[in-house]
Amino acid sequence: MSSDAPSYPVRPFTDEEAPAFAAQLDFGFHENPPQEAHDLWQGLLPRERSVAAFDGDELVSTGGDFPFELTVPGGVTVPAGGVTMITVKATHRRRGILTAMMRHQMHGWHERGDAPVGILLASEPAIYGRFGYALGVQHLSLTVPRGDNGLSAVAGSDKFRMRMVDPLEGYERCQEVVEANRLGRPGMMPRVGDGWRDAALADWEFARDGAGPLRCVLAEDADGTTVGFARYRVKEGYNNPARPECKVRVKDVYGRDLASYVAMWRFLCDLDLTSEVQAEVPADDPLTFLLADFRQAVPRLQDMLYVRIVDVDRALAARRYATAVDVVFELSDPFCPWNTGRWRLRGDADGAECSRTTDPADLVLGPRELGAAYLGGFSLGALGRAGRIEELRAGALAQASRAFVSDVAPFVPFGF
Ligand SMILES: CC(=O)SCCNC(=O)CCNC(=O)[C@H](O)C(C)(C)COP(=O)(O)OP(=O)(O)OC[C@H]1O[C@@H](n2cnc3c(N)ncnc32)[C@H](O)[C@@H]1OP(=O)(O)O
Repeated sequence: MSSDAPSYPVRPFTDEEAPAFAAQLDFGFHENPPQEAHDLWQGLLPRERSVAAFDGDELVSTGGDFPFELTVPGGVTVPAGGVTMITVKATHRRRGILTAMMRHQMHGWHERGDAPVGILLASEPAIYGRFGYALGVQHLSLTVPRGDNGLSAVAGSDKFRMRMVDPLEGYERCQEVVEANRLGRPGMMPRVGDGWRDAALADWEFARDGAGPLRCVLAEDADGTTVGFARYRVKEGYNNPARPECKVRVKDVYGRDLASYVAMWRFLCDLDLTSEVQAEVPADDPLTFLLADFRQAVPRLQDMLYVRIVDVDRALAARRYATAVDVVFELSDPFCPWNTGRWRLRGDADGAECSRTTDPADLVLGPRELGAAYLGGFSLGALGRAGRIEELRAGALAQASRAFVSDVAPFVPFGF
């Protein structure tokens, strides 16, 4: 694997270097988590997928990626590398170390063939575009005032039994509800194993921003089946005259269907001694259409997942297409040069193939345009109208754009 910074070799860290890796993370993110948080996240990171740069014996950067199964349009999944823990020591910034780690990571995915797609949540959006990442998923951030807000209009939403449970005790039942949603929405990923359960329920005070402990409420139908759940914290303030607002901060909220989903929201919006509910939901969330006064919910689009197409043929063949597509595109990708060239994509709702071709190109684009459209969060047509795609055959852009569209907006179920 190559490196842009030969004086700072890049490789996975060893057991002996684990404390230095943890200490650098604390410096890099300006945080002071307990050791158990480091133990958990280091345990989740397969060691061979970790990466660090060294200045002599000194560890000067951190990074890695989690092996995820990412839902893509069509209700199927693709292996994805979930980039995480990226920091470079303040004394070693702007010497190409991040660039070397990015290259190490993408070349590794390509050579091993284990992640045709890279994904990440960016601390600063401006960092990753130069490496071919593009914003692919936006979330809708809502702050809903307490009250019924018109949500009672959905039939059946008041028929469930609501039950408070310990988050750990209720975890498996919550997971069943998430699983029922997973393949229906691009961007979803399963949490597999006890480590990811512990990450989901982690309740360290340093990461709560002054809010109380994690709470869990389940909705059960007449048979006792869990049909919805919400995990949330309340940021105290009702008894503090200086801060009269008391916010419900939602971590997860899911239902198996509309009635159970709305039941969760009715519960959250009606907690005594609270003033508002803050949550991130998919950009096409039903609440958009169910709130009597959407403006009062202070809707805000938020950049969320950045997507990198690492192996264009495998990535594009892995998803399904809303309408039949047959286009040739010319791709220029200096950072992942194996992608550069002309590719023919043929696909529809049942499957797809993407292979090299010598046929003339219909569209000229880069990896970022494909990454932005990959999960259906942005249309190729919109990217074309922004001057990001060149159309060489009339009608090709509209055809490709219709095919890449997802009827369901993508959503990222958890941070990593
Ligand atoms: C998925 C995640 O983990 S997100 C978390 C990202 N980490 C952080 O934000 C922690 C704090 N920041 C840092 O540790 C570092 O500043 C990093 C990781 C962002 C950058 O590391 P560096 O080793 O300095 O980056 P590197 O030297 O490879 O820079 C490559 C290019 O990116 C640019 N760049 C680096 N950081 C930024 C930034 N924050 N904003 C805009 N451009 C940036 C550099 O200027 C350079 O541009 P050039 O090639 O035109 O000169």
